[in-house]
Amino acid sequence: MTTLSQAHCEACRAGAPLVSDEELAVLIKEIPDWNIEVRDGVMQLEKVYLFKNFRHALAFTNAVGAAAEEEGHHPGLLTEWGKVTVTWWSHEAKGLHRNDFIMAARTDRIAETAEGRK
Ligand SMILES: C[C@H](O)[C@H](O)[C@H]1CNC2=NC(N)=NC(=O)C2=N1
Repeated sequence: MTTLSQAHCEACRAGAPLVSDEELAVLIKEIPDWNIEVRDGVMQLEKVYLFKNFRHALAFTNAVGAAAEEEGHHPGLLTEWGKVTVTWWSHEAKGLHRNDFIMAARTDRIAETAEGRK
């Protein structure tokens, strides 16, 4: 079975099926440290990563951005000194799609080898 972080995203489209409550309950267990936020009625996955300085935070930001470009699925990224907040949701579908869980898991894999983690 392909692990979530090794899976690939499907093309984003309006009307794409959002995860059901049952799927959400299963998938969230695979990305244990992510928070579920609801903003303007849109469910999102969010996690904060801490770094020793801005340079390391920026390098991680760029690595996540590169993965997003590869998959054609893009996060919200807030990069601050020593801190990066990553938010995944499906913009056109206006909620959480399996793509978002794939990319949250992929973000964690990137963080595992990122330099300057705190
Ligand atoms: C045209 C382009 O592929 C689409 O706008 C993609 C880009 N990246 C995306 N990323 C996310 N998270 N949601 C989207 O709906 C989305 N749509």
